Amino acid sequence: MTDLFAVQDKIRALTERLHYLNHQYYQNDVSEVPDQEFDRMLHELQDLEKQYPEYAQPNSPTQRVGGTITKQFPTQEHRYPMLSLANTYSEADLREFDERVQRGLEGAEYQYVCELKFDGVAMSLTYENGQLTRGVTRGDGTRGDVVTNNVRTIKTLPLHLRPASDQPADFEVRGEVFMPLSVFNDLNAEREQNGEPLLANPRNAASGTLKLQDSALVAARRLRFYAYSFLSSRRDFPTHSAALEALKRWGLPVSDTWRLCGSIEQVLEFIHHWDKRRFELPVATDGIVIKVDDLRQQELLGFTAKSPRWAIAYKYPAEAGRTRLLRIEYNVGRTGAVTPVAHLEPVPLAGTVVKRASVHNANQIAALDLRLGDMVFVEKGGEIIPKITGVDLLARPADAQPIAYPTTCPACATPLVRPEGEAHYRCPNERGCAPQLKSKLEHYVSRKALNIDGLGAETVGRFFDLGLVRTAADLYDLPQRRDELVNLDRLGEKSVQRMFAGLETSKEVPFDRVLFGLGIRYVGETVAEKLAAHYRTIDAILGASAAELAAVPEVGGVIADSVALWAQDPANRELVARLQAAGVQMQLTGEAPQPLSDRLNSLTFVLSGVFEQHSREELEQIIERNGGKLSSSISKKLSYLVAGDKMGPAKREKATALKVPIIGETDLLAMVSDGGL
Ligand SMILES: NC(=O)c1ccc[n+]([C@@H]2O[C@H](COP(=O)([O-])OP(=O)(O)OC[C@H]3O[C@@H](n4cnc5c(N)ncnc54)[C@H](O)[C@@H]3O)[C@@H](O)[C@H]2O)c1
Ligand SMILES: [Zn+2]
Repeated sequence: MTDLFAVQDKIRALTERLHYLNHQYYQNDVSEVPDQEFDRMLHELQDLEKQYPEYAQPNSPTQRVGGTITKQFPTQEHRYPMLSLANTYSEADLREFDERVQRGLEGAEYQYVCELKFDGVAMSLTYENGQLTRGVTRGDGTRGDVVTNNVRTIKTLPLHLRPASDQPADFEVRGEVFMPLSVFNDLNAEREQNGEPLLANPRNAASGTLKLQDSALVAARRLRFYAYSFLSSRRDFPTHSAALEALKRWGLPVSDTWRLCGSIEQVLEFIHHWDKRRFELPVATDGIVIKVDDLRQQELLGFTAKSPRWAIAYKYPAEAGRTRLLRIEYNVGRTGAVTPVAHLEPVPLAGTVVKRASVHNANQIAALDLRLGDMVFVEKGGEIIPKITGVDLLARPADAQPIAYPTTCPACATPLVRPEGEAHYRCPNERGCAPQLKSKLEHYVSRKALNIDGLGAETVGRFFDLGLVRTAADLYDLPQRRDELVNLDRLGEKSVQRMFAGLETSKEVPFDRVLFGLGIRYVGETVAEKLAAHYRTIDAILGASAAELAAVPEVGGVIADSVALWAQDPANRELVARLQAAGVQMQLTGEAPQPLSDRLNSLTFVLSGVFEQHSREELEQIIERNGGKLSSSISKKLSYLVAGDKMGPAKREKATALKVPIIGETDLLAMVSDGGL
């Protein structure tokens, strides 16, 4: 390029675009373009700035870490800046990196540590005297958000370390917080069933989760952590690898996948080794991080403004393919949500042959302007089903057919409805639509619900097709049709025996899992547990009004409406009655917690923020067992807002405006005189 105006424009345009994409990515957890495309633009800008330094924009995204703080948490300055990593998709670049290291170290011997690059969110943890005291996000590299309470919910992360003679009194651990693929896939399956928008990838899901204000919700997302570096004010270890070993000994989770490599050849071998195998790991990875092992040598090599000179990330080119879209099939889920699935001309991708891909919902079809016969790009990132990420418009056949989204249910021909604000079309024929009934049965017998031994998804599906069962209650009538069953192809005496035993055992399954198994929209495992603990019996739940339900902690308005609606339906009440008659648990067994006093009778409370002496759940119990009621929102009728640490300013303002008294944890405990539990 020699037209200097054009160069200037290009630099400006790239800078602006990259700033915008960074904002979307770090603030809103949205990837508008694939990472590879983002990295390509960043490298293009880097090259232009190198050639024409006079045109580089102030604050160029090439010169600083892309994130920012969120303003929703207190912030904390990093003792050591949290930088980015230089990255490349090419092996030739890695050899150049190796040559730079070699020159920088002036002929000294050196080794590399290769680690997998986990695709989550960087986290800085501080341990003081063996106790976890702080978790801070990378933020803008200099300052980050303090999210200690959210980090504390990570089960595999020790709050106290094993004591060791080589453990300093005060040090920092860095690592990646991530959402395991299984959790991500479960969460999306649940969202799909509920007709909620799907999460794009585990990284964005982990990042969004860490930004939640309610740690109880964070805990439900089952995040995990891998440690990958150690920092302290003294030189505690000679090498990075020695530090990793120590972290592991002290009880921190360190992935065992790292290796010492004596040469760049060995680094390349490591890269090839993990190329396909990384898809077998429980965590999404997007590359390899290569670090000089010796910490003195690291110091010698130093940093640029944005990243260390002693490390580089190799990113695997996205496992993307290009193939033809043959047709779209529409699946009907348990709650009637209709989801499109694309059928493709088979294409090899990440070690498997891909024939189907998800397109998530009707919006997505419109957004991509997808047509039948199009050549489409498919990507696979460890998710169960690969997804269509784009259309090759240049290759669009002249006769490519616009996709007409169905207006009636593909299974039962009932006209579809699309509730305001929802991403999915839905078949409202709950009672008669075969795939809905079938997946309700599958859900009922599934592992997390009634977990009926000898009765899997396939078998209930077959029974349904044969007209043997229609609802969960029919399952318990199966023993009366023993002769019919034994004669079914592929079933036989033994399996029937096992199935009957499984049905018998399922009568012992606790009520909260039965409630989950009923498959009420929005009632997931956690909500079922909460409702069961609060009401204890199905009759109490069916008798509660939407407003009452909404006041149960963690049961918001949407869930409450859904439960109340379900309860109104006589068919659902009949189902419950039949299950109960069959002996299925419709109430919690064991002693209900006894009321402690009636001191809080006729008072309602909202809890907000983080508390010191008791967990939120304990405080909820204290209130309820002393006769008080909990509410989920602040209204004029509320008796007290109990404010903990870090309560949002909006809540305080609202309470003040409505003249609702704001009290603290100690005040609440004083009201019940002795704290109660
Ligand atoms: N798609 C988009 O719109 C978009 C926008 C902005 C950024 N991005 C992506 O994010 C990248 C920039 O993010 P970045 O600055 O965090 O860089 P990076 O993600 O490329 O590398 C640095 C990060 O790697 C992580 N990491 C994982 N395993 C590690 C290990 N073993 N050792 C050390 N670090 C490890 C850490 O979180 C660290 O902060 C871009 O290259 C791009 O791919 C994408
Ligand atoms: Zn239908």
